[in-house]
Amino acid sequence: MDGAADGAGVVGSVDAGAQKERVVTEEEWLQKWEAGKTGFHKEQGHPLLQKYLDILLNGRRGLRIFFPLCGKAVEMKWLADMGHRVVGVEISEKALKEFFTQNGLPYREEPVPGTVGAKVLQSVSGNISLYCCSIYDLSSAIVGKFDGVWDRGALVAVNPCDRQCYASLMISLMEKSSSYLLVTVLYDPNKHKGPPFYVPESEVKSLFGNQCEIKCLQKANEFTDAHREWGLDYFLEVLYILKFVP
Ligand SMILES: C[S@@+](CC[C@H](N)C(=O)[O-])C[C@H]1O[C@@H](n2cnc3c(N)ncnc32)[C@H](O)[C@@H]1O
Repeated sequence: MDGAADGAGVVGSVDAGAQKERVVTEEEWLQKWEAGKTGFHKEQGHPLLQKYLDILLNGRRGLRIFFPLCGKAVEMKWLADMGHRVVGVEISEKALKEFFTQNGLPYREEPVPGTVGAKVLQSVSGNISLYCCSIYDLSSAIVGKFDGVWDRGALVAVNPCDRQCYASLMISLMEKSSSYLLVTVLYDPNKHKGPPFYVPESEVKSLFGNQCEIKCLQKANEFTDAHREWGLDYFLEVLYILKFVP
């Protein structure tokens, strides 16, 4: 499907080469949060998670669910309210504090043993733990393993040169029975430098395919005025479910 014809009537092939060298620094992300340039945040949560929640949960209760590069995603509260334990990681302390205050959740802060300067912001009720550090500072020894992952705005925000490292880390954080919902985006990368970065299906396969069964659940046309302003003609979100090969 890589950039070729799909449900949205997109035709033609694309070359991600123009994005391969692009690097967005942590400082740039922090500046976006300081300046309120957070158009990626969805006040109402993500409709694809709502729609495919049953597939993520697979009838299981009391799961540990990981939100990589979580921002202040409101879906973390949805899942915690359903009785799951949520763990997120985000470099912006402002984002994490806004998550708790905007959702009316009291929290406390603690240093994270085994890290240099990372802290965890934890809801007083104990079921939401958000690590304030780079995801690359985490390991299963620090955060444990997860039954489920919601990856929206995460792999697509990772610098292309860091994708392999990110994917290996994510695999190391999954329980064998884990379900991993991954949202990628497709658009013409010659027209927008990212983030979000264009991640074709072939790359999802090369990153995760050795360990996981990968199934595409939906391709959704998400084209908006903001994408038109970026000079794009189309913008698709693609949802995959990843499960360990038995
Ligand atoms: C596109 S936003 C998506 C946020 C969230 N997943 C959502 O759906 O709203 C990407 C987030 O990743 C954070 N980020 C970037 N690099 C990071 C890193 N190395 N470790 C942790 N967070 C990071 C940014 O501050 C930003 O909030």
